Order: sequence, then structure tokens, then C-alpha cells
Amino acid sequence: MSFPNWQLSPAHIFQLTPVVPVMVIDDIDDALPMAEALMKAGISLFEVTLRTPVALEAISLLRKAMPSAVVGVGTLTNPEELQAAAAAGAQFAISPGITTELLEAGKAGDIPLIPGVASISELMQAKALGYDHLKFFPAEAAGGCAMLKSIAGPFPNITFCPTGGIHQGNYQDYLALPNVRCVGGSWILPKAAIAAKDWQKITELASAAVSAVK
Ligand SMILES: O=C(O)C(=O)C[C@H](O)[C@H](O)COP(=O)(O)O
Repeated sequence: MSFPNWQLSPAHIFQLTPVVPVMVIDDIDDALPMAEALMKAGISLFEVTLRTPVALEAISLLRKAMPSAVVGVGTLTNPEELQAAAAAGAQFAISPGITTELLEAGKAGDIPLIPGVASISELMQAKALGYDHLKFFPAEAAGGCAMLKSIAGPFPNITFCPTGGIHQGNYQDYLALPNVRCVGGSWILPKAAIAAKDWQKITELASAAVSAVK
């Protein structure tokens, strides 16, 4: 479901890529080459985490430099950050968890919010406010595929993007679940490769991830 002001639907976001790259950008000069490395692998949807001081600047930069990409914000925890990210040009927002304030702000905002949940009660809180596309975080630590399979029983209409602890060795197990459309992860963006500005490595990891999806 989409709320009236949302310019994109979360269902659309979820089907743009099987792997949502979780980008931690420390140096603004890395933003474009990192995004281009992903683009070369066929990934044109980016989640820029708000964990670094240049995150909002990176979002604006990527929006301007890559008009065909879809750029979102991650690590979002409150309504103020949602507003700032949307003003910077973010086209969707992903939060690691929920607060009532954030869920209300997400409904009223212009860009889709994908709230993060780790439990049935959190899922029910988000669902009660109309959210049906959720992040499952931290996926591996919070029960992994077994948890998502159990959730599908009582909540078959909730769709997930599991994130946290997902890697080349387990992401296909998640994508095979009927209530999962995409997974999020940083495994295609290793810190060491970013530090070495080894963009080719990132293209290789991202290509391997995307091309292996059935
Ligand atoms: O920043 C956020 O909004 C988060 O919720 C955390 C990230 O999604 C995970 O840190 C990604 O997990 P890894 O792929 O295990 O690195």
C-alpha cells in the first residue's frame, strides 16, 4: 500500500533490484564512483545511510549526477531526519526500527518510508498504521529465514526487505521466500574496497550478486 502523498510506491522500490546496496559514504569524493561501480553491475537503486556527515550531500550529488537512479536514505530514526533527507532529494527512506512519531511522519511525507521491524509486535504496530512493506532488521540476528517463514503464516500480505548479516552465501535463501522481494546488504561494498578505492571489486561483487539471482 502507498499513502496519498508518496511519489513512489514501496512495491515499485522493492522490485527495482534484488539487492539494495547499503552505502556508508565517509568521503564525498567516493559517492559517485561507488554509485557508478554499482550501476555497472546493473544496480541503480542506492540506500545512502545517514551514518556519516556527508550523507545528505551525497544524496543530493547522486540525484543530480545520476538522474536515472533511485536514491534513498537509510539509518533514518526520526521525523526531522526524514524531512532533511527528502529535502536533499531522497526518493525513499529506510529506518532500522520504528517510533510512532516516525511512522506518522512517514505517512504524511512525500517519499515512501520502509520501516524496520524485528518482532511481531513491531510488525503489528507498523501494519496498524497501514504499512505493508517493511525492512526486517537485523535479519540474521532476529531469526533469519525461519522467522520470516513463521511470519508469513499470520501475515501473508506483509512484504519484506531483510537486512543485517546478509551475504553472498545466504541472500538467495531469503530471496526464495514468498514474503521477500529484495534484501539489503553491505557485503557488496566492503570497507576495505572503499578505502582502497577499488571500484572494480565493488562492480564484481555486485555483478556476482545480481547475476546469480534466479
Ligand atoms: O543503517 C541502517 O539503517 C541499518 O539498519 C543497518 C544496515 O541496514 C545494516 O548495517 C546492513 O547490514 P550488513 O549488511 O550486515 O552490514
